[in-house]
Amino acid sequence: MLKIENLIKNYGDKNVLKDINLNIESGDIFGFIGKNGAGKTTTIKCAVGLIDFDSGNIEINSLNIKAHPLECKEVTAYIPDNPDLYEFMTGTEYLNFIADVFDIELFERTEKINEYSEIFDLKDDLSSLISTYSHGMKQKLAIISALIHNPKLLILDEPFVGLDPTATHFLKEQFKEMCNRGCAIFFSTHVLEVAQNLCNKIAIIKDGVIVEQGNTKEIAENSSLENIFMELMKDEN
Ligand SMILES: Nc1ncnc2c1ncn2[C@@H]1O[C@H](COP(=O)(O)OP(=O)(O)OP(=O)(O)O)[C@@H](O)[C@H]1O
Repeated sequence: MLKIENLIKNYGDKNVLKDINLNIESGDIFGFIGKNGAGKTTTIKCAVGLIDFDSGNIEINSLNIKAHPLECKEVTAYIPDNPDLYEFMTGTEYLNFIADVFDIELFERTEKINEYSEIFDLKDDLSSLISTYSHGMKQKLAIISALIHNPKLLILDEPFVGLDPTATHFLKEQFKEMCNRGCAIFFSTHVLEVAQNLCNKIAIIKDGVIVEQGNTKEIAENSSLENIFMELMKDEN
């Protein structure tokens, strides 16, 4: 569903991504792990078409993202680490705006907005302006906006930051449900426990290089993911 091949990205003379290869398939909950500044957000921004890259190939649903940007965006939902939402809109206005963009018909959108705003405990706040929302509330609204258009690929940058325990629980449940329906989920996280317990596959990036990738159970077969991560980070000196 998301295939990244030989991805190279430079910022000026700084080589930030050095030949990244990742393959996220339908049904995967794929965790992307790495220290601050390792290259997670840069990889994600390249994958969703927010920034250009120097070389390599990225495909979503077997289509090249540069040749078929609209078709790729149609099946993808992306939630950045700091959702930048239209503060002058109310929650309801924003969700309807996103539903319009993705052409979701009235009955379906109403049902989904009701369902997800109930699940994420945001129903009572939907009529308020987004400018009055807390960080966590904005994060929840961004998550609901991503879920209402039934994406085949869900890409999230640090989705659990700022979410309360209840919302965290429901988001994990949503991930599992979506993955059972054949959706592919790719997200970055610093919470190794979440990655170990939730993700069937993981990749660890260090200084723009993938240093470990594969089945979570196989990678963390004899040790916790935290120990493995610490070992991999140690090697850098
Ligand atoms: N716009 C930019 N211009 C120049 N360098 C940048 C830019 N954005 C990111 N970088 C650099 O690219 C590298 C990778 O950054 P990136 O944001 O991808 O890391 P990350 O793994 O997401 O980190 P974090 O866990 O802190 O979010 C860092 O060295 C960062 O300084």
